[in-house]
Amino acid sequence: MMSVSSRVYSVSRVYSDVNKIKSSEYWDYENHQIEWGEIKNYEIISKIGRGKYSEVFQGINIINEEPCVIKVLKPVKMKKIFREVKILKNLTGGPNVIGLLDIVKDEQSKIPALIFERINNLDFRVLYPKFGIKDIQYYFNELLIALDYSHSMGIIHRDVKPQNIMIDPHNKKLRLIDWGLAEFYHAGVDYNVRVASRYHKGPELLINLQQYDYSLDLWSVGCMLAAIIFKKEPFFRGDSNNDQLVQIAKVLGTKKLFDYINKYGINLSDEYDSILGDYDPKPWSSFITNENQHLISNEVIDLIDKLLTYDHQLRPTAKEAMDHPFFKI
Ligand SMILES: Nc1ncnc2c1ncn2[C@@H]1O[C@H](COP(=O)(O)OP(=O)(O)OP(=O)(O)O)[C@@H](O)[C@H]1O
Repeated sequence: MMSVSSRVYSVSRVYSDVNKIKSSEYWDYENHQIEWGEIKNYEIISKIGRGKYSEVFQGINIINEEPCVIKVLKPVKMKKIFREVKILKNLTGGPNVIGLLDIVKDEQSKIPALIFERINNLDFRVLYPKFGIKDIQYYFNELLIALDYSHSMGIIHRDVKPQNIMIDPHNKKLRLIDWGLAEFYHAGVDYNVRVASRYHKGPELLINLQQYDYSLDLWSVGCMLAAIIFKKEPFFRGDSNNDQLVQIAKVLGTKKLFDYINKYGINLSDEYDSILGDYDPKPWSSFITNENQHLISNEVIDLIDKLLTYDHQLRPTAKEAMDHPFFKI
């Protein structure tokens, strides 16, 4: 099923052989046997949300009276369900990763549901505007801890965005959720670029560079950090996937985009011919306003600049980002 491409043009700088070292049982999710729990142990209380792939409810475990979240999956390919379950099983218990408590199946409909620990999440549209520098340092460090852990376990999240980061500000708790698009990293394999949500898609996805890696998640972190610091949510707002790259190029410039494409021998789709202009890079200082200046420092601008680098191999890793001077100011 999984095959190394005939032309290997990009390999992750870190954790590139994690899955090679582990036995196939760890990453071969297609042959995963799910052990089903008891559906009668759980009761639905109320609906929290509805995603593309699921309906999510607040629930309770009636045996121990622990609150939980019940994610009832919509009918998708069993392969996708196996992948999410296998990844959650591999990562559960890791730092700041949402804990999977159980997997159950409705006997009549045969629909699977995932049972998670429940986080008292405050909506990011309410929470982020109240953040000061200390909060931003704290929560980004917590997010990077989750990502470094996942990457060290050979897994790319591929959908990092505010909606997938649960924060309980009273307990200063952060959990990375929604591992439905996450994938095992194997060096030299071509991956599907139709992942992540538009505003957080890395340039590699938009230029159809299929040998991407963990560094994709660091681009999404850069988008989130820039949005919070500059109070511009989302930071890059494209109205289509192609326009998303145009919005990025209007900030980072076109010269570096073409350097990036040439370095990896990528041909840019001709769909871009009519929409991509010739843009100079925009200085980060041009995004400073009266409303955001209290959050600005040379350190945070340097970190944003490094995360929002076209070339995925040149972005800081999660660990390198945690070591950045921004976290020491
Ligand atoms: N453990 C949890 N604690 C609290 N809220 C949660 C939890 N898990 C999910 N939610 C809420 O439910 C929403 C949908 O969950 P999730 O992202 O896992 O589903 P999805 O179907 O994959 O969504 P999407 O289509 O947005 O990717 C989340 O954005 C969040 O608001």
